[in-house]
Amino acid sequence: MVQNATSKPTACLALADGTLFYGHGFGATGQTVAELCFNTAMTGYQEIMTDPSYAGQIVTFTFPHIGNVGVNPEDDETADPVAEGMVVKWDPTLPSNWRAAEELKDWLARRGRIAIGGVDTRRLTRAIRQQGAPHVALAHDPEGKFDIEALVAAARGFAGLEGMDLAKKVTCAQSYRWDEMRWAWPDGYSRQEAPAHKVVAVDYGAKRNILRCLASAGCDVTVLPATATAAEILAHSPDGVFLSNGPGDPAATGEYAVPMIREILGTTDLPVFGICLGHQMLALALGGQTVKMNHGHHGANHPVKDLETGKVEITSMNHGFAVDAQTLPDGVVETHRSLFDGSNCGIRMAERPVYSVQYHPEASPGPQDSFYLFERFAAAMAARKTAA
Ligand SMILES: NC(=O)CC[C@H](N)C(=O)O
Repeated sequence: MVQNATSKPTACLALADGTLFYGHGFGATGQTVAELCFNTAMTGYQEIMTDPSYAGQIVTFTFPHIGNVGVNPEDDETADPVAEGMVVKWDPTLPSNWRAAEELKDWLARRGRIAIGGVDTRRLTRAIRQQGAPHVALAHDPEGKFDIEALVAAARGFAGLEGMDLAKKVTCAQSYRWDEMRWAWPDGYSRQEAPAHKVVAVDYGAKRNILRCLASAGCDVTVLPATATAAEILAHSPDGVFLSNGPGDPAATGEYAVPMIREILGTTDLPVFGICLGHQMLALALGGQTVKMNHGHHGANHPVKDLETGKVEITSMNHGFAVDAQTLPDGVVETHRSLFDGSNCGIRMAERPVYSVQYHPEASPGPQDSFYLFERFAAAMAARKTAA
């Protein structure tokens, strides 16, 4: 069935069940396979496309006007493109924004990423909800020649994200120091000009804005590759360890990360803070389990309840796996829960400053309700020093 194609289709999205969406290709030409998700954020398409947690996924944007503010060098969340491709309702218009340095289509082409416009994204989103993150193939051919059988077969051939360790693909090759701060810090939070705490951030696919938030909260951040051992981390004499977000299945990356986390927890009293994949792997290290969700959470308006204060935060989310709160052992407290579906959104050790959240307190894009978590980490490191 041809969807919304007002001129000759130059791109085709094939779902593994054989459903086809035709539209207008932009960005790179060629073909790619991935898991398909939808993101409901109204802003921040550039940050979303460069969030390393999207490796292996194509993003459907439910907000129809994508591309209208162009792209710029400052808003990348990582140096390389990460999401496999994008699906949008309207073909992008010329950008209108003083910060725009490039058009979305040229930026995608330069980065080898395929996009399709003119798609009925509401129908597609319903399919994603019903089927549960389908496997898809996306092709862009300016001649409009598609081998549909081969496309559907390619979608069916995609192995899926379960069991896939993608952190090794997107992590940094070598360790590096990070000292850039956020350019803005919300009211009510203090921005530290001089770093007070040495933090090792383990990079499973870290977003730059997380590192900026840590720096702004007073951390002197050293970033280490995903496969860093406990000994390599402790060689930096950190005051705290941060576990980053990242793509793929937490159980797969956990094969090497979980033993490292357990060793840090077992041999030190260091504060530990984790976000998203880091949250999931901390839960695994503490004895909990993770599950694949139906279609995940991807957006910038997800309400989360802090179970300890009763306060609700509006959060940015991007995850397809979740921690099963029922599997958390004694001594691990569920601290946050999604008000959309009741899924787990945060944990902490009862007696130690070891905690993590499923959502993205650094936003980028999204609301700034949850910055307090970075300050909490800094406060835990300060308290440990005072106690020593
Ligand atoms: N943003 C993230 O860190 C995502 C974590 C994990 N890859 C998931 O999909 O659930």
